[in-house]
This record gives sequence, structure tokens and C-alpha cells, in this order.
Amino acid sequence: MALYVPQPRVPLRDWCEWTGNSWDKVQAVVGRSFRRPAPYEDAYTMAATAVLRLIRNYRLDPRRIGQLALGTESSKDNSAGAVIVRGMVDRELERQGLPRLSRQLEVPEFKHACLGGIYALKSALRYAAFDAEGRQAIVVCSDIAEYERGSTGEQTQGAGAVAMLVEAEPKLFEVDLAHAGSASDYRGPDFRKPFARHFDHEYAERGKRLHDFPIFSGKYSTFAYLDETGQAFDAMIERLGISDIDFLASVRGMFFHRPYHMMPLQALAFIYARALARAPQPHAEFQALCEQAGVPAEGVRDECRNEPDLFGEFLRLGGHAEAAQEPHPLTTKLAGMVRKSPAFQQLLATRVHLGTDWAMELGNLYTAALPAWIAAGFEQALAQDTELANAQLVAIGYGSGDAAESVPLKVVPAWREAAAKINFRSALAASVDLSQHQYEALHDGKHVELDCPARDQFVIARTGDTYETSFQDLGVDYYEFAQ
Ligand SMILES: CC(C)(COP(=O)([O-])OP(=O)([O-])OC[C@H]1O[C@@H](n2cnc3c(N)ncnc32)[C@H](O)[C@@H]1OP(=O)([O-])[O-])[C@@H](O)C(=O)NCCC(=O)NCCSC(=O)C[C@@](C)(O)CC(=O)[O-]
Repeated sequence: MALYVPQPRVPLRDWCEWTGNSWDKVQAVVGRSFRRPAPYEDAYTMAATAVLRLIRNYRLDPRRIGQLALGTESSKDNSAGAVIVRGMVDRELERQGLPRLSRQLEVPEFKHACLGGIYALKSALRYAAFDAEGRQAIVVCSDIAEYERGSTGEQTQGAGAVAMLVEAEPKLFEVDLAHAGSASDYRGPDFRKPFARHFDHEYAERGKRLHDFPIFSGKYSTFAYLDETGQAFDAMIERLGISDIDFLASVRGMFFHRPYHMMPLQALAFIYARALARAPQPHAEFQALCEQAGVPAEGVRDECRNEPDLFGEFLRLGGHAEAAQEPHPLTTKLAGMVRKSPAFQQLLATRVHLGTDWAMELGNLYTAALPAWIAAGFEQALAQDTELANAQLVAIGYGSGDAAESVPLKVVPAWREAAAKINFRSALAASVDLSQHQYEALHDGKHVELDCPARDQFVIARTGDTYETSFQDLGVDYYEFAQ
């Protein structure tokens, strides 16, 4: 695995001072900082930089790569994707006297909000299993999570890319695709990026640049996240043929899609509350927690059997802000109590500890958020000399309001060698803290002096502006490598 994050950084403590938000709340709920892309970069330059790092750090032979799968929701081109990344990487490899990526390379792009990276990973795994004939695949997840200034999402921004090598003989972990759980259900207006919003004069009036703020609704998003990750987890449990409570007892590390620090903790509390409700009854811990939360145990057990139609209910109630209804009200109330319980705190301390603190520096990286957390987890395990050989892990991906994947992973015995080359901390080391003026100007697309010259990374050199009958490159970016 290899990571790239842009240098411009917003410490959330500073952001709280600028915006009057509570630092106590933000550090507990969101994290410590996020990155903003510099004006010279986009999702493709970040992806290409991560891919080049992967090739360099692991001394890969570019001729052996048969698939380059890009997961992103920040594409600027609605026609091509991964091939743009390939174009950059090829030129730099050639300049360094190395062979280009294989001429037979497949270059698909996968889009489903933050889950696009996991879908890309599944594609690469199927490629490796079925038709790679000894070749390898690279999956690269790259995104820019940006929200309007002054919106509730502003604290959950971020930018970065993670590249992963996928091969038949993995060096870090095996992915148990046969037992992965999938879930999807159309959720209408949650996390959408419709073109039509760009033609509305009220949309992001302040932004004087190309921007991509999503259409989102805080509470509805949270309901959708909990419901969908829970569904995917259930589907995985069913395929594994194990009870959820037994799975939680045996798994060594859990990684989730993380829009901000607290969301995975809420998801795990929800999963744990359902596991208690489904355990053989009477169950003392479940009964006690239900009593403390003031919810009827039978009601929670009933909700576990529900298959809520979140969007159907939203439509039925008129399709407006108040129509977003909590689909599992009793379980969510119980989960709030679960979060405070010693048993859950123990679960967090032993199952959700790897890389968790380091990930607080990242912000939301959309498709790259989950792989970046996994990368942090492996590097921290190595740094702390934690033994992970043959450990069972789980990665729970999520995207927009509609889909999730719960994927079992198993650490390979020789994981340390590959973990030593991730360079998570060195990727984060290059950083320049922005002042309020710099942050706001950068966000609004105004010219601003920044002290973060591009180094050892791909950049946008210029944007084409020809729109003639014989030749057109209007809006097409040309890239180069800044040494
Ligand atoms: C996430 C929100 C809604 C938060 O916005 P907010 O206004 O901060 O929300 P809140 O005031 O309801 O507070 C959130 C939680 O903080 C707690 N809290 C309060 N004070 C404290 C304190 N001092 N110490 C500890 N905790 C504190 C508070 O109690 C509450 O917990 P809850 O009651 O819900 O369990 C906002 O940032 C937002 O709208 N963000 C964008 C949407 C988002 O990230 N949604 C997440 C799910 S959707 C997703 O993951 C997909 C995504 C976003 O990645 C994109 C994609 O797929 O493309």
C-alpha cells in the first residue's frame, strides 16, 4: 500500500477558532486535521503520485501490471479515468529509465461515492483470480472531500489517495471475497453530485472555481450509514456461517469507511446492540442495557428483523427534511447506551485500535478513507510490535446513502515486510498549516500565496483552451512531474 496526501493542512483546533465551533466536540467527534489540495493538483495527480510511490517502494515491474482500477467520486472527466493516471505514471517511469506500465493494461474507473474503491478492489481481486495469468493489479482510490464553508459538512473535509497492489500471492493480507457481504438500496437524495446543481444560482455562490460540493443531509446520511453498514455486516455473517456475537469476539481488527472519527464507533455500537439482541435470550448484558436505555428488549429484537425502506418512507412522508425518519429508533437508542458500557469500551480498545488515532489526522478521504485507515493500522501494528500473523480483520466500506460492503481479511504470516514499506507517517510528514485567510481563499478559488511548492509529485501543468473545428482540448488538463 502507498499513500499520498496534499501538503496544505487545516488543524481543526484552528478551524474551530475561526468558525466558533467547539474544539471539545470536534476533537471527540471528527478528528484533528484535514488536508486541502493545492491549486496544482486534482484527484488524478494524487492517484498517480500514490501509484508511483507504490511502484517505487515495492520495486514493482510495471510490465507485470495488468489492471489499474481507479475508485473515485472526484473525477473531473466524465469519459475517461484510470487511463489519465496511467498517462502520468508512464511518462515519469520513462523519464526515470524504467519500463512503462504494460501496453495490455485494463484501465477501468469505479464510481459509487466512497464505496468506489472497494468495488475497484473487488474487480482487481476477480482479475487476479480469473485471468491475470501471473500478472498483478493496482487499485488506486483518490478523492477530494469538500463541503461549502459554513455547512455542517465543512469539518469533515479531506483529500488524498491510496494505491494498493493486488496479486494472487498477497504480501499483507488475503481478502476472503467468497464471504464478503454486500448491500444496496436506492436512497434518493443522499450524497449526490447532480450536474443540474451547477446551473442553480444559489448553489455554492462563493466558490469561484471548479468545485464539487455534494448534496447531503446530515441526519438522513447518518441513518443510511448505520442501516447499510449493518445490512452488509449481516450479509457477511450469514455467508461466514457464524453468529455476530462470535464474530465480534474473534475478529482482531475492524476498519470502517470513516467520514469522521465517531461514525464508525456509532456503526459498531449499532452492530453490537443487534448482536446482543440476537444472542440466545435471556441475555443479562442485553437486558441490563435495555433497562438503562429505557427501551423494551422485545421491541429491539423486533427491529432486528425489520427491513426498513428508508427512501420509500421518505417519499411516503412527503420527501422533505422532516420526512427523514430514523429506521431503527429503539436499536439506535440502545446503541447510545451500549457506547458507554465497559464491554463496548473493551471492544473498542481491542478491536478498533489499530491506526485509529493516526487516522484522526486525515479527515474524510471518501474512497481512500478506509484503505488509509487500514494502512495506518498495519504501520502502527509494526511500530508497536503487535503480532498480526493470521489475524482475522474486517473492512466495512460504505458509499453515498445506498451501498455497503463488509469484507473479511486475513493477515499473511510475513506481513511485516510489506507493512514496513507503507510509509504512512512519512506521507503525512509533508504539511503546511494554512492560516484562516489562506484556507478561505483556497476554498473559494481566489489567488493566494502558499508556501508548499510541489515536490516529487504530479501536478497540473496547464489546461487546454482550444475549441475549434479541427482541434479541441477545451478543459483538458496536461500534467507533468515536479521533481
Ligand atoms: C456528521 C454531521 C451530521 C455532524 O454534524 P453536527 O452538527 O456536528 O451533528 P450533531 O450536533 O448531531 O453531533 C454529532 C454527535 O456528536 C455528539 N457530541 C456533541 N458534543 C460532543 C462532545 N463535546 N463530545 C463528544 N460528543 C459530542 C452528539 O451527541 C452527536 O452524537 P449522537 O447523539 O448522534 O450519538 C456533519 O458533519 C455532516 O453533515 N457531515 C457530512 C455528512 C456525513 O459525513 N455523514 C456521515 C454518513 S454519510 C457517509 O459516510 C458518506 C460520505 C460522507 O463519506 C460520502 C460518500 O459516500 O460519498
